[in-house]
Amino acid sequence: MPRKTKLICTLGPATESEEMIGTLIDAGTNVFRLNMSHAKHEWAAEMTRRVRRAAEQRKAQIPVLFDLTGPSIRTGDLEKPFELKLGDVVEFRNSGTAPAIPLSTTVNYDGLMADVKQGNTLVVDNGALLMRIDSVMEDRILCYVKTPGTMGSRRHINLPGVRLNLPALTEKDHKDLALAVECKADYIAGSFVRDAAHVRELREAMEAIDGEAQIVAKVEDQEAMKNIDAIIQEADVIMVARGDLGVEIDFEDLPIVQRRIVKRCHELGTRVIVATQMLESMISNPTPTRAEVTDVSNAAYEEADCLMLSGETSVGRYPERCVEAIVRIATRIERSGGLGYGHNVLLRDERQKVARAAVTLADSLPEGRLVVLTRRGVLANHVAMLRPKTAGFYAFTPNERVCRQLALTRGITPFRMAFATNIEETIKRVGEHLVAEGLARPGTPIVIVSDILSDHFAANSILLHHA
Ligand SMILES: Nc1ncnc2c1ncn2[C@@H]1O[C@H](COP(=O)(O)OP(=O)(O)OP(=O)(O)O)[C@@H](O)[C@H]1O
Ligand SMILES: CC(=O)C(=O)O
Repeated sequence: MPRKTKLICTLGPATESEEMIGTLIDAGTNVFRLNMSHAKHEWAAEMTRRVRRAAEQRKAQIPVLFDLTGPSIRTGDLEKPFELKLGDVVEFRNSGTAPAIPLSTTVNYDGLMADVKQGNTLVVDNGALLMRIDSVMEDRILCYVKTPGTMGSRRHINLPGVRLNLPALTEKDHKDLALAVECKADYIAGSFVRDAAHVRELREAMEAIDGEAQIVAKVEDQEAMKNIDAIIQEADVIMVARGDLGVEIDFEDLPIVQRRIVKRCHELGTRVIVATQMLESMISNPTPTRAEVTDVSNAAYEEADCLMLSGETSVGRYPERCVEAIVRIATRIERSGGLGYGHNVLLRDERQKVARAAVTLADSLPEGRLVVLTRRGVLANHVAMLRPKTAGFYAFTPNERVCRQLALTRGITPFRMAFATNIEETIKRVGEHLVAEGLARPGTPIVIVSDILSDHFAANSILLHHA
């Protein structure tokens, strides 16, 4: 049975060659992510071209996800990293302010000083360094280093529990968004999404410049958790961004929060990505730790749509081995079954009820295959959310972008195909295609679910056909 859990790999210096991109696709990557916190525009545009070419050569459907920086703060560019000792004092200053002490860096948000208070905790690089804010001035803060470590350029700064008054989309985000639209990004992710309005703002800004990407909302702090239902309902996809989330909440809460989000995404019918530190040790080691194997396995068991690798593939030594590890672990756990949240999906309209009936029918047929004919991908995603158990689950769509976007959805193998004007012909083409691809044999039962039978006849329908 093909792997159901999909995989996103972040591109970076370790994986930027077209050859390597091809290797990662061959190994099982389904989506590539560009992290706009690090990627230069020319580079991101070139990576998109490389992904498109490598995918085309393989006739693979590979979407590209642009991950916007969002209202997050980072250290400035340092000439060389600071080696910090316990008790050192570090200065974080506004962009226009001169350094007053040697251990000084700018931050990319001049309003920081107004948002924080003496005594707040400041976390750098996803928890690698802990500091206490000791003094807050108009244009700088001074922090006491509580744990020794290295502080590099453009490192994340978290202030657990502090609400930053940054706009949902910064000036940089607007520029990055314009690039993403120009590159015909398939997915655009908003970072530090705080509420549904934030998701809407991103979608509207994208649509205003004619973007057609789907929106990923990254849940990474306590505020997002307070508004989680509304965010899930507004976004196309949710990302459990555990890097920041694991710092912004108590770490012992992280597994519970992850499961809550995955469960709620199922109930409300929104796809979900589990991200960050899945195989962190493989940035420098050729094999995963036991804890990482268990973590990846858990996310696949929760039947998340997609897992995501970051540093493992962007800067790691073993990108291909990381993909192979995810494939092995996910495939193995899928053989032994999943958590079954597909049963919790709230069926809110007739179309979703038809989807449920189709899945029940397909699952009951030995060797049955499930096919969705879909124009916008909505029905295909509904069906996927019910987590069908069939040996094959395929979406056929005439739309090139929808076809790529569906590659992120759990379990779906998407194919691009023009629909004929009459339904018999379309069904015949579907059967022939599956047989030609070796995915069905003549006579294999195929359950076809669709909300459009022809250009002139829209109706929710389930058809049982034999290839
Ligand atoms: N396009 C790039 N160019 C240069 N360095 C990059 C690029 N992408 C990633 N990196 C480096 O790889 C590290 C891991 O980045 P990645 O985006 O994979 O993970 P991340 O955890 O989301 O990163 P961050 O938290 O810094 O945004 C980054 O901290 C950065 O140092
Ligand atoms: C992916 C990301 O931004 C995070 O995990 O924080």
